[in-house]
Amino acid sequence: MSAPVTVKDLLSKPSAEIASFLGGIYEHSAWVAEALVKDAESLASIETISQLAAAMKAIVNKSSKDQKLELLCAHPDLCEKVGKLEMLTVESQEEQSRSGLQSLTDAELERFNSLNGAYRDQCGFPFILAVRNATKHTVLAALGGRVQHTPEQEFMVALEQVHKIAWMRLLSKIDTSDAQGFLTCHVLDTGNGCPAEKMRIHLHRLSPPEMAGLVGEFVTNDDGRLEGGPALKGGKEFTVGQYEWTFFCGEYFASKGTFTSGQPFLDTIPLRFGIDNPDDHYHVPLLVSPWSFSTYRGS
Ligand SMILES: NC(=O)N[C@H]1NC(=O)NC1=O
Repeated sequence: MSAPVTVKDLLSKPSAEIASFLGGIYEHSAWVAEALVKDAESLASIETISQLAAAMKAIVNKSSKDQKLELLCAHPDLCEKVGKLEMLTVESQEEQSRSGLQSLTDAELERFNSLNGAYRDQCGFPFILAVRNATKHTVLAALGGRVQHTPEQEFMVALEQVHKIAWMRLLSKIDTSDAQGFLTCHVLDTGNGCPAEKMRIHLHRLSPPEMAGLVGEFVTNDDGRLEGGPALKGGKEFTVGQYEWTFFCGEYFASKGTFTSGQPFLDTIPLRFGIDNPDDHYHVPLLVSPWSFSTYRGS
């Protein structure tokens, strides 16, 4: 696979090179990248990976129904053994080998094959799911639910999955070290009705495995936010992957004199979340009392 380049570097190359680099982003459908480079005006307005993905997505969405169907049918079936199907591209081999499908038990395999076949017979195109990093449980659950939809509903759902696959392919091929996304936090003490001041928080990156580890230790300020601004900022730090906050709530409530018994009901609270877009702002707050907590993706 070609070496990652930033969007800016990629778009400064001749059209033929851009089209060839992006040719496999939509499975067996180089026409998407070819249409992209033909539209010089739209190409010139692209600065980020999100904008590049959106421009390619728009080309697909504007194409005819027949062309969309051809795109769906260009996808290989999901299979329990990578290498079993000859038409797997390098990209789908990598994706399928990173899904949990290799560890199906005999009973799960039988269910998978029968649902997968029923889906294709019903819809006239393969069951498509962005499977990179998916577990076998997610794949089986999605297949079990989606096989009950009408072909018209599935046409839309499958197309969204095709865009998701394209997004993940772009992320694996593009260097996003110049991206501008950032991560912030805010802790509100809903037991006392105030910002949680002086709470310790750790941040770990869990994946990708080669970048896993502790990435920050923080203490909240008098507004319950991280002193010094975002926990992660910019494409070198703020990378796509799975993360975990650890909120040291037990010691915080102890400092407030809140009685939570000898063994605190909530002591350290781990909160796992994913970052999927290196250009976005992810605000991941915690609302906490000695007996409950919640979060949401804020802004
Ligand atoms: N059928 C299907 O979903 N195929 C795929 N999914 C994915 O993530 N890569 C594929 O090739």
